[in-house]
Amino acid sequence: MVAQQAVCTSGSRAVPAAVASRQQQRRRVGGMQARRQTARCAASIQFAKYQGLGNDFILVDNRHQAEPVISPEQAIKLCDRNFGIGGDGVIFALPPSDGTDYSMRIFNSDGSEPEMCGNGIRCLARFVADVDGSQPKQHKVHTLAGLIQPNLLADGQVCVDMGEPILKAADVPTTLQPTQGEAVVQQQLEVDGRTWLMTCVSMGNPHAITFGLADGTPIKVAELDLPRIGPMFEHNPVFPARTNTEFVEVLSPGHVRMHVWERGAGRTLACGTGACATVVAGVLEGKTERSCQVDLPGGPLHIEWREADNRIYMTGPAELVFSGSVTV
Ligand SMILES: N[C@@H](CCC[C@H](N)C(=O)O)C(=O)O
Repeated sequence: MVAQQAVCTSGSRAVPAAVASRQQQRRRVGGMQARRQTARCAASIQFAKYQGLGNDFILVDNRHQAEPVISPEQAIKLCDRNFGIGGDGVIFALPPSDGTDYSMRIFNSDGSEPEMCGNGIRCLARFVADVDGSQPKQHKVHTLAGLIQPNLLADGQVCVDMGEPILKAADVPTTLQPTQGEAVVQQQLEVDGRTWLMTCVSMGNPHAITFGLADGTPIKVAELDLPRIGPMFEHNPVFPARTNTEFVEVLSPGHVRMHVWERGAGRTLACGTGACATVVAGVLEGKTERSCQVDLPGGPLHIEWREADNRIYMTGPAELVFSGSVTV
């Protein structure tokens, strides 16, 4: 379905890709070092744009080859909301691995590659089902965070078995000192002249969650200047792999409001892994129940952290916005 056609330009002259490659090879063989000309290849890529609660992604069916057909640099351009398609990331359906149906990889809008994406995997499952014309069923997806299983429900929602949370500080990863066994729960962190209480959870990707300040001031999401303070958390040295940061207001034990600053994507309308990490943090801090609605700027997700199997189940929507082709 992808990379139907490739045209390369060498200087201003358009030449077929194979010819450009032979030209480059000849230059290498000839040992021409003085002026290296780079052939620029333009390929037409089929894509579909999906969104889950406004967290939007460019989806590419890449199941014909192991390597993504789009580079991180090209992903940055495609995600640009003025000069590209616009999106919080580019997601690839790749060939299966370890007995799964297919694999998933994702580039954030800054070109970095996260391990997992909760809203993204709902969109990916819907995309693959739409491409294949398959009935609602459970998909087994290999990700950099291990096996994740989205289940397409008859009512259009997608319920994802997100696996078990990782709490060991070194594995999140964070250098903040553990406070509950190996877990970092309500640990103090100085940011922007204030002392925040942070709980750290990995859903395959790292999350730092705060419900408020050490002086007892609770988070009011409407009062946060996320573009200013978000990067101070994301790039804080206590998070060696950077971090996603969730700011949470408790409405009741079964209902919270959360705003997110995402690693590699900035402020987004929703974050699925972030919603899961929020409920884990809420339970560890004694603030929420295991079954909880998380209201995000883009809408609600239902999260359940099951006591029986320690796994987290996330339910929410995934919808097609439009599809097309783009030259990269
Ligand atoms: N929006 C996603 C998370 C995407 C990855 C994140 N930005 C990271 O770098 O970890 C979600 O819905 O989980």
